[in-house]
Amino acid sequence: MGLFHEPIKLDLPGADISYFPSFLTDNDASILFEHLSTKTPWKQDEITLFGKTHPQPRLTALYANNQNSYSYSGITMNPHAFSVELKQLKQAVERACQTTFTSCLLNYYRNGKDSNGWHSDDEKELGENPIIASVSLGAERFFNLRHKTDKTLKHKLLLEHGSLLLMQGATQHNWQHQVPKTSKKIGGRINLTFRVII
Ligand SMILES: O=C(O)CCC(=O)C(=O)O
Ligand SMILES: [Fe+2]
Repeated sequence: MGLFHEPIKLDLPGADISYFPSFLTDNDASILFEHLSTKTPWKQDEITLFGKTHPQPRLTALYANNQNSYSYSGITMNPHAFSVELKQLKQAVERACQTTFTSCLLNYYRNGKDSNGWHSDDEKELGENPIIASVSLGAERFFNLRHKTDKTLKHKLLLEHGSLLLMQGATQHNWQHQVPKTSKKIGGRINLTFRVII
């Protein structure tokens, strides 16, 4: 774990979101980025949205300590067993969040053209009020939040190299999030979202 900093709690109605800027040291985050970018069995799934099928605009991989699959946007992901490196990170995240996780979904945004569209993490296998811990490595990307019913409520934060974002409580009921494309010339970003998949 990096230097200890108090998390920044976002003041958004109906959400419980905290941000830990330097969860990992810069150096640990860089070592982990290099390891994961080359050693992960990345794949690009075909997703179905509004009846249309197209390649997902990023690469993904699922890891878990159980066999439970995860389905969203018409795809079903089956998990790999956790590597030593991911087990270590999982433990550090669990200490910071005071929770245990079963699974980790990895996203690899290869450049600014890769993205993640508006959604809530509200699949039934995540349970009623999911706690999701999201570690960011590599290029900084914006993370946008918008309220589902009150369209005047929105927020944007920059997810930095080595940071941890924690979403819990009613967040997924009331808010959607996205990682938009950017026209900036940027390198790759890896995001790891630790979840409980039952
Ligand atoms: O890349 C991110 O920061 C967000 C990923 C995400 O929202 C997801 O995998 O559900
Ligand atoms: Fe998400």
